[in-house]
Amino acid sequence: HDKWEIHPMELMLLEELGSGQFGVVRRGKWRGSIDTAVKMMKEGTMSEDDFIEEAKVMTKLQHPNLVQLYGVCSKHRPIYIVTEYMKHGSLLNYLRRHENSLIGNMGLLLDMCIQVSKGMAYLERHNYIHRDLAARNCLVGSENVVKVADFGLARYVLDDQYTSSGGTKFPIKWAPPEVLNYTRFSSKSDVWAYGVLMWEIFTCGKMPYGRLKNTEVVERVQRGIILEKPKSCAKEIYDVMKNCWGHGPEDRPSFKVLKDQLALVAQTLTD
Ligand SMILES: Cn1cc(-c2ccnc(-n3ncc4cc(C(C)(C)C)cc(F)c4c3=O)c2CO)cc(Nc2ccncn2)c1=O
Repeated sequence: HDKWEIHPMELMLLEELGSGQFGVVRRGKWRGSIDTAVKMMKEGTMSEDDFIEEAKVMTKLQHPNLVQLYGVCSKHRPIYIVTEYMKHGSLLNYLRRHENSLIGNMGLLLDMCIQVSKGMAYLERHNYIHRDLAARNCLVGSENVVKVADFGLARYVLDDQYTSSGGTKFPIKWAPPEVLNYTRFSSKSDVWAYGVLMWEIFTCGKMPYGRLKNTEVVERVQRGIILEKPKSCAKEIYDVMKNCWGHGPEDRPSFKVLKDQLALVAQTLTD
């Protein structure tokens, strides 16, 4: 019996949570009591067979700061991807909606960064690359828990506008030079994206590089121009962000090092 295969009879579908990259996502109850989110994959949006193969690996990735994949319903079409449920939705929306109570709460914003770095350090340890780390792809649960979502799924998107670096949906503003030039993804390209995610957190959800066109952002990144320090952000925290934007992957810290750097900063700020 395939552990990662979920029987649709065990799922009760509830309200719609949104429609993401792959189609509608609904809240669900699994085996009567487990809160889940159920992605109902729109046909033709993802390479399903490859994903179903990978799902076996993904269900084994378990960490308090990763949105847990419970399994898939792959015996019918559309296939369902069943994950744990996070009641406050995307971190980006949460930052924008709670800006007034978050801005200036350095400790809470830093704690969000630290939670994400823990989830990412776990993925790094398992040689697992996210490929689209950003505030929009993190989720918020009760008691300000923040978890990384949809890690690794980028590999199965069929939309060229998203997968090719020249496409309109490619996340240019979260990409380092080696991804812009050669789409060379690594845990160090996730670290660059993590620096931009820190900037999103400390600006409470501003758009990086404002309204600059993708071509202008590519030009700046390649010339080594980086995002400015957010107003309500301590210098020590901006120093960590800047570390994430080292021009070459070898100039950036690993998530393991990042996690420890952030814990140190948190210590000094609360002393
Ligand atoms: C687990 N989960 C998922 C979602 C949810 C809903 C709609 N779209 C999405 N998204 N969002 C983004 C997304 C991105 C990708 C990339 C491959 C990385 C491009 C692939 C996806 F499959 C999704 C997806 O499914 C999500 C994120 O997977 C919302 C939750 N919660 C709430 C709660 C309240 N209000 C709204 N959502 C929740 O708990």
